[in-house]
Amino acid sequence: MPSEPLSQKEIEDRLRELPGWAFEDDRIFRTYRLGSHFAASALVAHIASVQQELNHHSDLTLGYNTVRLSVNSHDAGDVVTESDFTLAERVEALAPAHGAS
Ligand SMILES: C[C@H](O)[C@H](O)[C@H]1CNC2=NC(N)=NC(=O)C2=N1
Repeated sequence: MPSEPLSQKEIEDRLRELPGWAFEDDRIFRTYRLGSHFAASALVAHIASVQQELNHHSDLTLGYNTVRLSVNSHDAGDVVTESDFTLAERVEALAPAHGAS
């Protein structure tokens, strides 16, 4: 998996395709809102399985009915790389089935 840092412009271009995601402090992040605490917990478990598959792990924060995902690439010096967007796109693809918005 490529681990070259992405430029500010590359990040901005990619974020335009990922509504709800933002870039700050060398991380990309998004907060999902779910219908219940149990649904939020199930989303965390699903994201964790994808992260194990990709061998790329975010900081996941479980709230009452929210899941906040924040990620960058440690191997590249804690900056955003293609690996982070690969994870974001995989999570975007699975989140709707959980009723996440
Ligand atoms: C040894 C293991 O493959 C590496 O530490 C993986 C694990 N998960 C990771 N997660 C993230 N976010 N960045 C990494 O560089 C990374 N590297």
